[in-house]
Amino acid sequence: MEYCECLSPPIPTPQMAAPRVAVVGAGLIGLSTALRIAEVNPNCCSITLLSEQFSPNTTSDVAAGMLIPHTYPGTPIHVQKQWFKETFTYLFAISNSAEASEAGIHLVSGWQIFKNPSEAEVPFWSDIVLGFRPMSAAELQKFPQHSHGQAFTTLKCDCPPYLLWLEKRLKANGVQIHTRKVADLWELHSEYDIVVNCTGIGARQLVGDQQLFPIRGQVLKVHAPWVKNFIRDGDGLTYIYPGIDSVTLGGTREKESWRLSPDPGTTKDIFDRCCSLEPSLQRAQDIRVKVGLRPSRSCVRLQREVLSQGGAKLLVVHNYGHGAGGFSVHRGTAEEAAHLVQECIAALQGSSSRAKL
Ligand SMILES: Cc1cc2nc3c(=O)[nH]c(=O)nc-3n(C[C@H](O)[C@H](O)[C@H](O)COP(=O)(O)OP(=O)(O)OC[C@H]3O[C@@H](n4cnc5c(N)ncnc54)[C@H](O)[C@@H]3O)c2cc1C
Ligand SMILES: O=C(O)CCC(=O)C(=O)O
Repeated sequence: MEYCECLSPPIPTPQMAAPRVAVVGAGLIGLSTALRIAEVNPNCCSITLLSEQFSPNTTSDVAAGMLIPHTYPGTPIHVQKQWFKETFTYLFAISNSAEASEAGIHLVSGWQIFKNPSEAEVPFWSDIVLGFRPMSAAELQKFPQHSHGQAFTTLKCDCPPYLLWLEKRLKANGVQIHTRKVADLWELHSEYDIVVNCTGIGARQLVGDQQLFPIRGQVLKVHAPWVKNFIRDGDGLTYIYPGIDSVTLGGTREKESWRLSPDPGTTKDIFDRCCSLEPSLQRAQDIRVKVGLRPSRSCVRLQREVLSQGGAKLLVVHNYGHGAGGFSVHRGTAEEAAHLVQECIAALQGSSSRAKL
């Protein structure tokens, strides 16, 4: 995680109206961040969400949406664990509510399996998911190529239902939503006081972040309603994730590939790999192929920045670079971004009251 304490001097505003906040990006991170800002600042600021694309046309729509964290090497583990815990707690409460089905949030049990015992380390998140334990010999019989495994229950967000549910919550909280491609954050300086950058892989071009790179992922969404348990090969390449309406079969991890078109050879390879773990998938129907670019970075960029030109300033909060783990940590990073926005609002209010004296 990167922190930047470069907020001062605050922007002098003669008369402080409610600060105008723009959140750029309507994938999982933009929607959840805008919602958390609205929740922690009720009636204190106006919030507008601007995005070039909305569901179903974002990377977030392609994801399996499983809560299985990936590790960000540049972020301390205790911080990643806190993000995961906050996300798990938030979604667990939704899964236990009458909202669960509309929000597309459900519990799912299953297995992570390993060929080599040395790979089967206990992960840092084992005490946050439910019922984490080594697989029994009887369970392992299902996987003759694998010698070890972990059984647990976690949560899954079905996308796009979860994204649409977040959008609905935003509208209920008074957030304005507009389609707009932002070419340069500075173009927003006359309309907004604070800009929150949640543009995923788009940040590479928008703010020229060379540390951000795509990891291409191709998945299949199939109709196989008899598959109820998840199966994940411990190498992270092959997985079977049952959702409410379809099962996601994965996958690929192609570093620095920007290709959004599906590859037919890869589709066959994914299907064969998944069938070797769950042979009943041979009977799967309605196979749809999706490709997404994971916005990857050694750490999520959660950082304040002040842009300035000719004496004018624009406060910016960045929240992007969630790579392969956005669903697993999104509520935690939204919480942190909302906190950074509160600091910006406090700075603006401080400068306004000084200006009035
Ligand atoms: C195949 C695959 C499977 C995955 N499975 C999982 C999983 O099971 N669990 C998990 O935790 N994670 C998973 N992920 C990772 C997860 O999908 C990402 O971490 C997450 O979706 C990133 O969300 P985002 O909102 O940052 O990006 P996006 O969803 O890409 O959203 C970015 C938004 O910004 C907008 N935007 C970009 N540039 C601009 C601009 N200049 N002006 C205006 N708007 C702009 C876009 O239009 C879009 O609305 C998976 C990813 C892939 C590809
Ligand atoms: O890694 C997993 O098991 C979840 C899917 C995912 O995060 C991905 O494909 O990026």
